[in-house]
Amino acid sequence: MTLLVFGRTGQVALELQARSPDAIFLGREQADLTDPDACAAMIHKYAPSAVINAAAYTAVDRAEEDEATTLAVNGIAPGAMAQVCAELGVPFVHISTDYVFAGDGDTPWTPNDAVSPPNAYGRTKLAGEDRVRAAGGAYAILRTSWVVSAHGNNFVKTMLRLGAERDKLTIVADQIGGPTPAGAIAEACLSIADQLCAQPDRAGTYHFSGAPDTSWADFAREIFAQSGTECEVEDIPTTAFPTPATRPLNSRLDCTTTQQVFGIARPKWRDGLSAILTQLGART
Ligand SMILES: NC(=O)C1=CN([C@@H]2O[C@H](COP(=O)(O)OP(=O)(O)OC[C@H]3O[C@@H](n4cnc5c(N)ncnc54)[C@H](OP(=O)(O)O)[C@@H]3O)[C@@H](O)[C@H]2O)C=CC1
Ligand SMILES: Cc1cn([C@H]2C[C@H](O)[C@@H](COP(=O)(O)OP(=O)(O)O[C@H]3O[C@@H](C)C(=O)[C@@H](O)[C@H]3O)O2)c(=O)[nH]c1=O
Ligand SMILES: [Mg+2]
Repeated sequence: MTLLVFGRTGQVALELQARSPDAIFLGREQADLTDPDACAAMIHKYAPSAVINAAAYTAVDRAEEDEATTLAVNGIAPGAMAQVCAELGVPFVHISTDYVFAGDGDTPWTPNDAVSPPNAYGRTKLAGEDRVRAAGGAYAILRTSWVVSAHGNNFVKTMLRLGAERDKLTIVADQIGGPTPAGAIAEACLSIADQLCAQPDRAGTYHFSGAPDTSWADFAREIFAQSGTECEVEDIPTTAFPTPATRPLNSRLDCTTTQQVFGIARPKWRDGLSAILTQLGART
C-alpha cells in the first residue's frame, strides 16, 4: 500500500510519520494548498493506494482576517484532492472539526446533525467537507476536536508556557468538548484508510474525539496536576475572554458510528496527556 499524506510538519502529520514512516509526506514546498492544481498533480504523480489530508489552515483567529486564503487551503484544495481520488478509485481521508457546529445545547453532535459554523475557520472547513462529499469517491471525513500533541501549537503547550510564568490563569469553563491526542487521530486515519480500501461502502462523515468531555478550565487543571505546575485556574465564562473568532460552547461529538463502522473507540485523553507530557519531559 502506497500512502500519500498532505502535510509534513503539523501535529497529525508528525504522528502519521511516526506510525507509517514509509508513506509519502508532502510539505508546503511539494504541495501548497493554495494551489489546488499542484495538489491534484501530486496524486497523479505518486498514484497512491490511499490519500490522507492532514494539512489545514488552523489559526482560528487569524482566519477571520484572511478568509480567502483559509478557504483556498481548507475548502478548495481538499475538494481538488477528493476529485482526483474519486477519479482514480482511491480512498481519501479528510480531517474536519467540531467548529462546523453552532455549539448550542448540551447534546453531543452526531454526524448527521445540522451544521452552522460560528466562525471563518469553521465555514472554510465546512466548504471542504461539502466539496469532498460532492466528489463522490470513497471518502471519510473525520471530525475531531481540541487536538493536542508534543508538537506544534496546542493548548497543552500554551498552558505549560503560561503556567510556568504565572501563579494564576483565567480559563473559559463554559466551552465543553473532547481533547484529542494527535497520535490517536493518526491511528484512526490509518485504520480508516485501510478499511476503505477493502470496504469503500463505509464512506461517510464520522466523529472522533477524546473522552470524557470536559471544559478548557478543567483540562488546564489536569495539565497542571499531571505536570506538577503550581498555577491556579479560575473559571471564567466565554464572555470574559473575547477573541476575534467566536468559539462554540458545545463541542461534544457523538462518536458512536465511528465505533460501530470502523471499530475505533474514543481515546482517553488523560492517558494521551500523560504520554504527551512524558514526551515533553514535563511529567512529574
Ligand atoms: N488543531 C486542532 O485543535 C484541530 C485540528 N483539526 C483538524 O485536524 C487536521 C490536522 O490539524 P493539526 O495537525 O492540528 O494542524 P497543524 O496546525 O498542527 O498543522 C497544519 C499543517 O498544515 C500545513 N499547511 C498549512 N497551510 C498550508 C498550505 N498553504 N500548504 C501546505 N501545507 C499547509 C502546515 O504546514 P506549515 O508547517 O508549512 O505551515 C502544517 O503541516 C486539520 O484538518 C485541522 O483542521 C480539527 C479539530 C481541532
Ligand atoms: C490562553 C487562554 C485560552 N483560553 C481559551 C480560549 C479558547 O476558548 C480555549 C482554547 O484556546 P485555543 O486557542 O487553543 O483554541 P482554538 O485554537 O480555537 O482551538 C481550536 O482549534 C481549531 C483548529 C479546532 O478545530 C478546534 O477543535 C479547537 O481545537 O481556551 C482561556 O480561556 N484563557 C487563556 O489564558
Ligand atoms: Mg489554536
